[in-house]
Amino acid sequence: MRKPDGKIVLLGDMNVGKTSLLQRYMERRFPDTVSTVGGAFYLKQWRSFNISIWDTAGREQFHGLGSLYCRGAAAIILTYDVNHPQSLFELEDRFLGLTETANNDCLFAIVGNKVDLTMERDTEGGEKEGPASGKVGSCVSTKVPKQVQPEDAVALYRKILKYKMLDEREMPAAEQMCFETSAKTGHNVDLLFETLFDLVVPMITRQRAEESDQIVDIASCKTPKQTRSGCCA
Ligand SMILES: Nc1nc2c(ncn2[C@@H]2O[C@H](COP(=O)(O)OP(=O)(O)OP(=O)(O)O)[C@@H](O)[C@H]2O)c(=O)[nH]1
Ligand SMILES: [Mg+2]
Repeated sequence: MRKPDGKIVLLGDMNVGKTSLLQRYMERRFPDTVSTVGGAFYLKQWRSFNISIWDTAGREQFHGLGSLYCRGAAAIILTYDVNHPQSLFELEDRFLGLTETANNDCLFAIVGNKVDLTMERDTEGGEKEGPASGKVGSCVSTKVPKQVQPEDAVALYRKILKYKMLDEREMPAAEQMCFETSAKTGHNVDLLFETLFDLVVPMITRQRAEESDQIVDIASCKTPKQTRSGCCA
């Protein structure tokens, strides 16, 4: 198997839908999942590049493994559940610290999943039923007002850049890197992964160019003229 050219890692609390997002993207379906143990990865070919996408366990007992999975990551997807504010707080409290092992120029995406369970906000700031809502003709809606707003995710993104001492002007804009998704309906799932692939590919190309600059071409190096040694000239 060819070595992956770049690595993307999904992090976030248990049950937020990391495995479901990855399966929706890679397998185009929304199967039943079981809580992840350790981690697992998929390989995605994007143009001529091989990108590994790592799914990690959100359960506390596997927390120590997180920084191992993040080692050398080009991008990290910090995932929360739009219906559980605690899952957004956990990203800052528990998961951000795991990303120290990622590349220095690692990109961050903040992803609020399970948006299919929520009502959309209307223009007056009230709530209205989302397009993929309940059944037609049904008077009972199971949808709830969204608990975490996109602005909260944008604020976290900006905080992360500050924490990592990254210049906001040199990084992708918060609006480009904060997503609301549904692994169930597929809403924004392709957009999320493919935005990241398109951002990661130039980083890989740049890294390769830097590496090849550092390679010394031994054959072209001139060796000093050899002299015969001896006691009599
Ligand atoms: N309605 C809805 N349910 C979802 C969505 N994504 C995931 N789920 C459900 O949420 C539960 C947890 O999903 P997982 O993908 O296993 O969550 P996880 O983040 O991988 O959890 P861990 O592996 O324990 O860290 C499952 O019952 C999924 O079917 C979504 O977008 N909408
Ligand atoms: Mg999982």
